[in-house]
Amino acid sequence: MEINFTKMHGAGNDFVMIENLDGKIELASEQVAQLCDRRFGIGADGLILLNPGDGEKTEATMVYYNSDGGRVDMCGNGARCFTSFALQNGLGGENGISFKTDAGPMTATAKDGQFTIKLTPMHDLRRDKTLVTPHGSFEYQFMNTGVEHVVAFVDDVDAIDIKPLGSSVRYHQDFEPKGTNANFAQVQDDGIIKVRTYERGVEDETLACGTGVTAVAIAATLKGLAEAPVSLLVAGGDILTIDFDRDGETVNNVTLTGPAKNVFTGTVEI
Ligand SMILES: N[C@@H](CCC[C@H](N)C(=O)O)C(=O)O
Repeated sequence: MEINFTKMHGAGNDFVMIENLDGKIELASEQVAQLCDRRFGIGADGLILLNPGDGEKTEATMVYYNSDGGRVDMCGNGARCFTSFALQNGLGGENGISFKTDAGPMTATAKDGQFTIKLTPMHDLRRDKTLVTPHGSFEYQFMNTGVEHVVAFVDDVDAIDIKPLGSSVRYHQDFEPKGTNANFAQVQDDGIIKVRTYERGVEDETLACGTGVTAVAIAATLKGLAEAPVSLLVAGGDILTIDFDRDGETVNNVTLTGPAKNVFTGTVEI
């Protein structure tokens, strides 16, 4: 079977986008992993299906798979690409779009090449914990901003060896059975927070993680290191902006703003 795809990226986090509004495409996890493979496939951090909405409250459904083929609840950079892709496919309107994800319903707007997603409220917070790993012990915050994230603030984020350190966090027994993504952050002198993320399901550093910078921004305000809105510099070089309302440990009206770009289109045999 031949399928059409669009390759997109959001701040360097890249995705294979497939329009599936007639619901005919169903992909096994091996097929997703093959399509995301950077040597044997198209190459991407994840794959997103544009499926139909429920016809009432939502105009579309975003189905997200990591590059290993595992389906997870949400992807922030992917949601911006999804919004752009859905609008390019004639969905939504001047006020943006509403869509379903496995994490819950979302709304999104577009302006001047920037896409703003209203995310689900932060939940499952664990504050000021200590993690012991073979690569050292450090304080962390854990939360779910659509998917699970650990956040650790470090003095020099460029100096960390992120693959072994991130992997030891991702597979740590404290986060079993689902595991977690791991974010390392440094507050710069200009107030912008520099972030590097090890992503579960990619099992490596990616150039940006939308739900990850969201967790970092919230953790930074909980620790008194920043105030919303928070600007974050990701490994790909873009700045993402996170805004929210916080009342103690309750965080609502979370928005993620940043770019989403088309790279190329093609047809692939599955
Ligand atoms: N890159 C994403 C997060 C994708 C899911 C993640 N790898 C997980 O397994 O939770 C983002 O931009 O949020």
